Amino acid sequence: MALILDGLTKTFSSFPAVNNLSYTMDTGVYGLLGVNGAGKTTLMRMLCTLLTPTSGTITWDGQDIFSLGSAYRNLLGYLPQDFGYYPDFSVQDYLLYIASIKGLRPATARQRMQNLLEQVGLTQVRRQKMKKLSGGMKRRAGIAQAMLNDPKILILDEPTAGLDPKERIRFRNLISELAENRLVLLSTHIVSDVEYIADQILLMKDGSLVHHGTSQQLLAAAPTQVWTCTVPRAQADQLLHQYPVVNLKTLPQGVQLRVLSQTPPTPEAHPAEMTLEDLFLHYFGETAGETDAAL
Ligand SMILES: Nc1ncnc2c1ncn2[C@@H]1O[C@H](COP(=O)(O)OP(=O)(O)OP(=O)(O)O)[C@@H](O)[C@H]1O
Repeated sequence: MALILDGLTKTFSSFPAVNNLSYTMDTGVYGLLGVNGAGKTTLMRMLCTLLTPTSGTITWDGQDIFSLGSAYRNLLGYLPQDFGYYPDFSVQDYLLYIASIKGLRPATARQRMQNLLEQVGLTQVRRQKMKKLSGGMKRRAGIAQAMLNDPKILILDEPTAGLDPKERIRFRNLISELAENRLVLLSTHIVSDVEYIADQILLMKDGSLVHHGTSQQLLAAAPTQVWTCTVPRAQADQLLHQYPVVNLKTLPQGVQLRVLSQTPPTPEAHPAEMTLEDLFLHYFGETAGETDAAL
């Protein structure tokens, strides 16, 4: 069972939001990493049949997903970036309502709802109104609604947006649990969201896949190196203009820099081990989004 994207393109007027993208996914966690405007949502909306491609194809098990129609959508769970919940519904009524839209039989819906509430840690608050939930709880309710039909394909668009570090860790563990025997595609602009849980990381920029692979493969193929050096303030200012600087820390003896460069930026610079965060900065440069070095 593979989801195959072949030459996938979506243009708005003449602007290519997704540009000739080809990639194959089966089971596992796929982390789609890119800055705002990279084309992640456009790609995901096509994978959910909410947008038709301008050209190219998406097939599931060899068949075009748009021809499969509801047979494909029955296999799909989707959490949009701004998911519409009903503020005055209780968590359980919201889930039962979505289950009825998805066509689940009442007894199945109730059983499934109870299991999912337990799994996402919302059993205690199941009678609370959706509007009373914290941001993290709302997202977990969003994931639960996407999981109601036990989808083969789970698509999560920026599911960690606005979450605090504790919720983000909880979310990562939840995704790893849910990913068994499923294809999970999640988009984010935060490296640590996918660094440890994604089997494959897809770096997307300007509508195209810049690179993809396991985090080790991406690091092994990195076209640059990382260096650390401690220099006087004036030299630090100079280096900041010359090189991409990932990190800067003021110490009593000078300024410590973490610099991306193929060659040593100063004769005293030490090579350092590259992280995915460094690589993200290399590919996305100054447009790189919010990062979360603490995680
Ligand atoms: N309906 C539309 N009409 C015109 N342009 C659009 C439309 N939808 C998206 N775009 C443009 O396509 C590009 C990709 O947008 P998209 O929302 O897919 O990016 P993204 O990576 O999901 O970013 P974000 O995280 O900010 O949503 C952007 O330049 C956006 O302005």
